[in-house]
Amino acid sequence: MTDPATSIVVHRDKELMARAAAARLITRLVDAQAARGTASAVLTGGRNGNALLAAVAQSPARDAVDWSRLDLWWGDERFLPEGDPERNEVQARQALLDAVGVDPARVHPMPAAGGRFGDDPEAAAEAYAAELAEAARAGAGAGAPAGPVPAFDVLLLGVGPDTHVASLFPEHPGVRETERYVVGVHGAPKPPPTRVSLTLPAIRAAREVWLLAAGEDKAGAVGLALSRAGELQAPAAGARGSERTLWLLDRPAAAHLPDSVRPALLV
Ligand SMILES: O=C(O)[C@H](O)[C@@H](O)[C@H](O)[C@H](O)COP(=O)(O)O
Repeated sequence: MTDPATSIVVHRDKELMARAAAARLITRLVDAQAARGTASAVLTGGRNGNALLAAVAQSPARDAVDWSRLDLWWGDERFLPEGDPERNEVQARQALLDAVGVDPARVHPMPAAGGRFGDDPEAAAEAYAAELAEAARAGAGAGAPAGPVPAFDVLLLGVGPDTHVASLFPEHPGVRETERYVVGVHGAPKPPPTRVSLTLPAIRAAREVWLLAAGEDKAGAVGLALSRAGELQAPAAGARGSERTLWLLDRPAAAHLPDSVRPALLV
């Protein structure tokens, strides 16, 4: 059984999954802006996250979002020099951000290697945590208590075949972190080995967390994470939103769902 705030949606194939998730993201941002005048989203690296952003770029409905009133953050980053084509930020800019009118001051990429933080991902992580805390303070309004991290409207995560999310890998130190909100990652099994990542406590500050997985090589990971596996063994199992957790899958990735889990929609 998943908890009541968790839904699972299975789409026919990964292209449809990307298009449907793009429509969903546009609606989520429009609704947040209608309610509060502003919206915030946390982006992910990986093929599915980038396919979703490319589908947003192609959607005529994208103009319903006021891109200048959106704060954009990243769940993780490959700690590579600025402009490196393997950086998640660079890929997101190519897929979507360069095509819409985002406010550069509201786009918050994780720091690059080689610049101010040299080859020190921990220092980069600390700086990013400070930027998040500052945004949380600014967003809380006068007199209101501010958390250490903003309550993001939506946080996107690709799921790896080993159940990693962001750069939190099974049994690695990052997934055990309970105090810090951003960490430097060394020796990641997925290249490049050095990364910066939000931790599970930061991820759980989001109102909604959407996990994306497509392809048969993800079926085992999805099945494990939805079988109430522990988050140390299956980091995706610990990625939950404070209001909602949504799994967006294609059929091959849904091949090993536990019997107790009933997908909301199979189209
Ligand atoms: O930096 C990265 O590579 C990611 O942020 C990583 O966590 C990714 O999202 C997953 O590995 C899923 O990637 P795919 O969608 O390509 O399978």
